[in-house]
Amino acid sequence: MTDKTIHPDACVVGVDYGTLSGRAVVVRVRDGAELGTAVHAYRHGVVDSVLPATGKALPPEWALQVPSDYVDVLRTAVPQAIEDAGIAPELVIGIGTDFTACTMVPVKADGTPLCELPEFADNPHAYIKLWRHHAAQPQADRINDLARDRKEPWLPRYGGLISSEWEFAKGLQVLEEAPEVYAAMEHWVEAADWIVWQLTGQYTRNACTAGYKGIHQDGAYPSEEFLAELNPAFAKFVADKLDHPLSALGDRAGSLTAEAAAWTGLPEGIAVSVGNVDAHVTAPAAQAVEPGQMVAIMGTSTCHVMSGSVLRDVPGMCGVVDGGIVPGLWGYEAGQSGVGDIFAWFVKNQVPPAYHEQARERGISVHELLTELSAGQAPGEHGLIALDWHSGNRSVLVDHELSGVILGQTLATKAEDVYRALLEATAFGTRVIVDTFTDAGVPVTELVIAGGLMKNALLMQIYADVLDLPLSVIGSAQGPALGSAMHAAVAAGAYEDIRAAAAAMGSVRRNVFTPIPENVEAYERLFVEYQELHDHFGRGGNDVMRRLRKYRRDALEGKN
Ligand SMILES: Nc1ncnc2c1ncn2[C@@H]1O[C@H](COP(=O)(O)OP(=O)(O)O)[C@@H](O)[C@H]1O
Ligand SMILES: O=C(CO)[C@H](O)[C@H](O)COP(=O)(O)O
Repeated sequence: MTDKTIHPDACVVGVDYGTLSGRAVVVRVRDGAELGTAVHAYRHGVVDSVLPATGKALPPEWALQVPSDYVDVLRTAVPQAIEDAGIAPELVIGIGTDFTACTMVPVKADGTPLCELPEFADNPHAYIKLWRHHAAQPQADRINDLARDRKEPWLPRYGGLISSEWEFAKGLQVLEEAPEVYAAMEHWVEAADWIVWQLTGQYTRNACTAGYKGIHQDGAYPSEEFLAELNPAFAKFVADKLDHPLSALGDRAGSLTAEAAAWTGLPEGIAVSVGNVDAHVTAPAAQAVEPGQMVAIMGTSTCHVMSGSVLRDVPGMCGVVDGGIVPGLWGYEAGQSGVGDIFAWFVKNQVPPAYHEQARERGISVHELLTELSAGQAPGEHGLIALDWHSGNRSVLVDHELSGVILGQTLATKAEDVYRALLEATAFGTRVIVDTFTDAGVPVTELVIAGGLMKNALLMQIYADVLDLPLSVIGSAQGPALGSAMHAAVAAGAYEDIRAAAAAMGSVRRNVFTPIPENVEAYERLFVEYQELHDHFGRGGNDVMRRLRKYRRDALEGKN
């Protein structure tokens, strides 16, 4: 530790805000030991069918959240984690948070979310738009067409495409579909920063989300002229709703307020670190702070983050940001918007009751059962190939109107066959990303796996075989929360920077899964087929997926 006056048993708290729940972990500053943890599931989860307050139905592709759920994590998971750790709260010197992104909160000047105002309780646009809210694709398409026409210099920094998940597409959707909400919102805030605002009482905007999700490059946002051409009423979007001084990752955002101290049971005045993103914060937790070390954070979705010493345009990447992961290096990001989510969809909607019954009887999850049943298969044995686009494609096609495919089904196809094909499809999706980075001059030399899905050993082996790369695995089961705690330690002055904190507090196990040569060969053949389908449906060979989306929208509109 840099500061020798800090108590040898001092701790920090990291809170990871995921899609479905928030997890708190108590970490010892000197060595990264995780002493206690607790999870709190959001009461409202993902709001994607009806508004909780009024029962109003939501259109397709919507995904909202309720801000009080995030505060509940502070009130419940943090004190429970402290209790689990069995430490005196006075030992805690800092708290850090990370969030899903781009998850956006429309707020008044004092940070009050608009959905908490009675006049907006029935307006879906007043709620938080979760990262996987994909209903702003038409706005994203227009942003991309115009940026291409105007040759906007920032477009290549995002692989040539701005996502419908990000701040501008979602903001334009609010303006065009709910001008009254747009007019009332005084800041358009990342949830990553909103939660820090709740902890410190002041608004700070982190450089990570501003760069990756807010098109902030080389010190500037897209110009007023560009915005006016999209929609004249959008011209002042940056100046009126978005712009705010940026804070670097690992900086101290402020001090814990008395109110937040009462929620969490932590000492008032301790350091609160600047907001961060769940994926990016995980890289130092896995000690992956050098060029070429790609971390795949595999959960409901997968994010791939990697630092690089050079700036390259990688087609279809989610973005490259100066110091976006660690200071001094270019931080690259790519992602797959559906991974665990796709397996969950299959289990919930497509698996016959007998499997659920069997899993229940054996006291295991349906995921574990299907994994076990398909584990003995040789690659290709099920005769299937799937496209992992049930939640659209975030990299490298950046198109959320794409959808899933399962090809090769026969009357003999069983649930475990399709499940395995879906596991493989997500591995092929990662392979496309890794190959694209390497081809663009940013070689991936090591893949480190983090996140909830690392517990599925079959899935891990499939990834090693499909990628023909040995897999390292993060040492912690709570990678993002640990990463947040490490940033809190830096903000509290315990370490000089995040690299020093990573060396002392992070952990990784190398070569846990290594490629099996005959599987590598078999998957090479299947990957060729995957790419064929990928390009056919995703690169203009056949736009049937987009047409189907349109027919669906038309049909639903006709019904209303
Ligand atoms: N044994 C398993 N194999 C594959 N996927 C699983 C398994 N168990 C749970 N899942 C999926 O993992 C996802 C949860 O991952 P997790 O990392 O805990 O969540 P989050 O992304 O919200 O942090 C869910 O989408 C779930 O369907
Ligand atoms: O895009 C992101 C980061 O840039 C999201 O935070 C991410 O995809 C959500 O992840 P999950 O719920 O799987 O943790």
